[in-house]
Amino acid sequence: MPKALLLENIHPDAAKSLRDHGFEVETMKGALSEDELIDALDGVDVVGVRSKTNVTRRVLEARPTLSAVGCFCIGTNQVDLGFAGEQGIAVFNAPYSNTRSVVELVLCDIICLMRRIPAHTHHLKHGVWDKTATGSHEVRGKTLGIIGYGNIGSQLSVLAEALGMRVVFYDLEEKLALGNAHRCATLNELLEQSDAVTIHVDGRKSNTGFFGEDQFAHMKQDAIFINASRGFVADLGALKQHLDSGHLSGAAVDVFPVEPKKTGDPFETALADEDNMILTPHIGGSTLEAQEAIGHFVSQRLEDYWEKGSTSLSVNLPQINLGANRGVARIAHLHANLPGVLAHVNRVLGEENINIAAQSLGTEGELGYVVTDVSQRPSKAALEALRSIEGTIRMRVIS
Ligand SMILES: NC(=O)c1ccc[n+]([C@@H]2O[C@H](COP(=O)([O-])OP(=O)(O)OC[C@H]3O[C@@H](n4cnc5c(N)ncnc54)[C@H](O)[C@@H]3O)[C@@H](O)[C@H]2O)c1
Ligand SMILES: O=C(O)[C@H](O)COP(=O)(O)O
Repeated sequence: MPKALLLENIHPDAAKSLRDHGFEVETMKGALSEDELIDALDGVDVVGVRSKTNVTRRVLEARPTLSAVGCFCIGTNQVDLGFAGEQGIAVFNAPYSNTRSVVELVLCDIICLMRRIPAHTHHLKHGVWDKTATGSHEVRGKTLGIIGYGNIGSQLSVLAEALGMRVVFYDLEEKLALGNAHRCATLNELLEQSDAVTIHVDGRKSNTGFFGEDQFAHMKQDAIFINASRGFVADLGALKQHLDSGHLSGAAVDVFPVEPKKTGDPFETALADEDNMILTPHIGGSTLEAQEAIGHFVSQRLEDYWEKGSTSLSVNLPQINLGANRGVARIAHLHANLPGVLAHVNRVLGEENINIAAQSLGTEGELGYVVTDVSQRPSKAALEALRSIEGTIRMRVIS
């Protein structure tokens, strides 16, 4: 029986689905350290993580029999994707399932900060009735600057315009501007005109420290700042300085450079004493709707990969969307993307007088992936010959 390990309080529907597909499933509420993860992965075929569990090269080297990693979230920066690919370990994520939840949190942040709700709440909780319009604004007519116009940023663009905001955005890639959104040629062009700046870039390593002193200094007087991307993207020390100086009027931070591994662990931040400040514990994607959708989506990807060899929507292997096996057995052969491997696979099968019922090939970068439905189960000698083909990374027989 294949074994799955699900960490970080992944929605229970994922465990149910995997059990319904014949997996033995172990679940844990929190994330694990590298050593704990190596220990926990003993005998595990597929592992589910969220944003806190780092599936590093060292973990993958220690557990080479691991077959797949499911990121039950959007971000995959916590996984060494390149090495996982070299090891033939498929990685999947849920690219869309929690994007709306993030958008709604950020809209909430924008309106609350523009009306100074955190400051008013703090004052009332401490017995101060501070009824004033000073520093409070409608969002209608204000300019929202979206950094990173991807699945989250572009959805936010549409909903912010529906609130009457003017939207500008900055992205490294060419993007279709939705509605009346205006693309800024440079980040500074966005910063200099935005009343609210929100970051929705991905967690690629090159985004570490992306938004620091220089970027904060370019922001408009009394602007607000929001980060719901990754904690390592923004310099919170610089943010605090620009809040304390009165340059910025408020901020919302949902992601932090260092975050606890599980609910209930202690957490401290120097931003705690800022009055117009919204602090949330990385809950942008944490709605019941999003987590349920993610649980179904990623468990389905893991099941399809395990049962059919399908790599559709994998983030690190050549994508082949496979239906049911059309032969007696299915041979999934992942290899270095070299000339002649496919021919060699078919030569071995031909020499064993094994007919091919169906075959799919995908290549991407350094990797090639061929899935062959065969008319009979290959002999041990044939399987050994297939595994011995130069460039073979991993081969699995699915029946
Ligand atoms: N707070 C949360 O709970 C939460 C929830 C979901 C996602 N996230 C984070 O939000 C990120 C974005 O999610 P998404 O679905 O919109 O991803 P996405 O990949 O669809 O969009 C990211 C966009 O950022 C752009 N980008 C990357 N680096 C950039 C840079 N330096 N300057 C300008 N543009 C840059 C990319 O070109 C892309 O268009 C995720 O990668 C994840 O890290 C956080
Ligand atoms: O990458 C993501 O989708 C978000 O950061 C959410 O991460 P989480 O699943 O750990 O809340």
